[in-house]
Amino acid sequence: MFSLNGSSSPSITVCGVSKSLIRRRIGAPLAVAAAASSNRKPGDGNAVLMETNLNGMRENAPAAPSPVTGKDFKSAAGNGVEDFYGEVDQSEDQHVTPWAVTVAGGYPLLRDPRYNKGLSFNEKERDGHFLRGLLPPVVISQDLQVKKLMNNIRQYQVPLQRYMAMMDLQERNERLFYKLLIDYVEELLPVVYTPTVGEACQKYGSIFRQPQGLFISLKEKGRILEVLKNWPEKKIQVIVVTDGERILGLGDLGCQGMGIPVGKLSLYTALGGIRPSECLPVTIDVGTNNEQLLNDEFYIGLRRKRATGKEYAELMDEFMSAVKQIYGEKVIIQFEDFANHNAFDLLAKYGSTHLVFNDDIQGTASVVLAGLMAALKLVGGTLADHSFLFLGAGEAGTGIADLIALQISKENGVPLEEARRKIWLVDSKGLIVRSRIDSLQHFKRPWAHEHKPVNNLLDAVKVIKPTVLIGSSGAGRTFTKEVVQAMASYNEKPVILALSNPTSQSECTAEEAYMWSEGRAIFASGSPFAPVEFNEKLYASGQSNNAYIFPGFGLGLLISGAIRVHDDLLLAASEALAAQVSQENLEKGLLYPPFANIRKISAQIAAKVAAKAYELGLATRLPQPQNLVECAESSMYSPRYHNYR
Ligand SMILES: O=C([O-])CC(=O)C(=O)O
Ligand SMILES: [Mg+2]
Repeated sequence: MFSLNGSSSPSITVCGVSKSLIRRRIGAPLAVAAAASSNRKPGDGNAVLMETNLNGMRENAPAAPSPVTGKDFKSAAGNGVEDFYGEVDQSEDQHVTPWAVTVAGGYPLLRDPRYNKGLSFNEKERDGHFLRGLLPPVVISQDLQVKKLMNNIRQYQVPLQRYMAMMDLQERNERLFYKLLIDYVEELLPVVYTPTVGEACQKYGSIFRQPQGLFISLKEKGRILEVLKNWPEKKIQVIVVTDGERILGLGDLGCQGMGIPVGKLSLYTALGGIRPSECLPVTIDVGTNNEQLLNDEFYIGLRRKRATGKEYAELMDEFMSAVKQIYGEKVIIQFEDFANHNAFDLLAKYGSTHLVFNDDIQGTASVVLAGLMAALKLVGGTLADHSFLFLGAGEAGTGIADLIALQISKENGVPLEEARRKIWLVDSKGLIVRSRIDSLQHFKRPWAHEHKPVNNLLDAVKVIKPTVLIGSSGAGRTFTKEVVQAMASYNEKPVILALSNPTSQSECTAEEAYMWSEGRAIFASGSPFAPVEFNEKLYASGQSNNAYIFPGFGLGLLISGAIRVHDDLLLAASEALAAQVSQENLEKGLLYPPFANIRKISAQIAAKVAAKAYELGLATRLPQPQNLVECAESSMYSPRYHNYR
């Protein structure tokens, strides 16, 4: 007999023996996946059979016994049960138990983004997996699906609509999503990533459809291990985590910062080849100080002010311990878009116990250093021959400054303190100088050089006369005409990097940089700008965004089994990226190679990072692979569909 009324345990009669239906409450643990009578042979369709283990984690199951599908349940029950979820007879105030069998066949297969192929299921698969009639008759190739979707996406004029279309695709057909992203990376990067992801985070509550990633809020305090176990995957290699306090240059977006880990991890897969199932986006919700969000009826996060101090530290600590406990030593934890006051402390605190990497401090530093190494080929000299002025002395500013100083010190065999003298930082109070030292946050102190106070950027440019100007303050439109003109008056080819994101926060536009410098600026920006025509000449600018670094960097850590991040690994990544900039790129004014080749570039970066990890004794994957580039390339995820038996 089959019965299901939500409160009692359903059972079926199989070969005359009554058995309890083994079922899974959605999101809850289960011992074994169901096996029941079916007229299929053992092994049929097992390519997409999934089981749920004791921890509630999904994994590919071994062959047979024949899976039971929703359809089988009905026929096995033999009494025409239609009310699959026990809802029809229930009044709204009665409790029902949501349950699902964990087999991807028939309708559930079409609804499982990991395995769904849509119209690309071939005839045999449609027969073997109960798909007959669930799809229209046509069978099309993945390439045709890509063509169709690109046509559709291009019809949306509003960037956010393109973003939503891509997110819907990711939730519907994961391989197709990655095929699109990889094949059209230059066109789609600005859609799923910077700048559009910034707007998506701002409006995340209103556009929210399917939850993506793992939300860990103060409500989960004391239960984070349990929460991690709810995630359907057991093997995780990369976690990107934010607390939403400094999303790009847009400030505190609280729980809605989730768009960032989701976007960064889709780049880990598309650009670095890490399997999507091994990526875990996490948002830690400790509240938000953004009044607008707190008053927004569609806000998805905790409606309270941010926790700080002990309350914050304890939650982060519980998270970091739980991650190590469940995923082991070698999971990469990428901190993303934390506010300065937490970012430096978290990196320092966990740098010696976990494989942590702060993208805004270290990833940005590495990509900028690579751009500067390339720029030297255009402006001449070594790094030590240049002087650097930053607007912004937070994570990106001081992170980049640190890495430049380290490289100068290594290249010239001089102490760090001496190398630092080439580098000046301006914050909201003006030039960072010695007389301000007592009131400076610790990460700014190394940059407090002897100098009389200077109140603003323009005056700082005039007195320091830097050859390189770097914007990293998160505040838009701060490289004014006067600032750019001053740079151009001291330098034949002023190097100007406007790093803040998204486009609205860029220190100046590409057009402004070229126009105000009479076409002499060597310009790159964090958010992409289209090529600019000035005086009948076309100027292309590179995108100085950490997206060039973290996917390859992460891959390098993984293929070497590195257990800690070291600054020398960042330098290796910078050198590898700079080496990919061709003469042709430089002639066009590009400090970075095109994203179109990013998988090859990531493999080069990964190989150099891994080689350095071996050299420093940080690698645990032994013996060292002979050819690290090949190793990196061959371990990359391919978005091509698999054939199902
Ligand atoms: O996300 C990006 O485009 C770069 C980045 O890390 C940031 O601006 O925080
Ligand atoms: Mg960031």
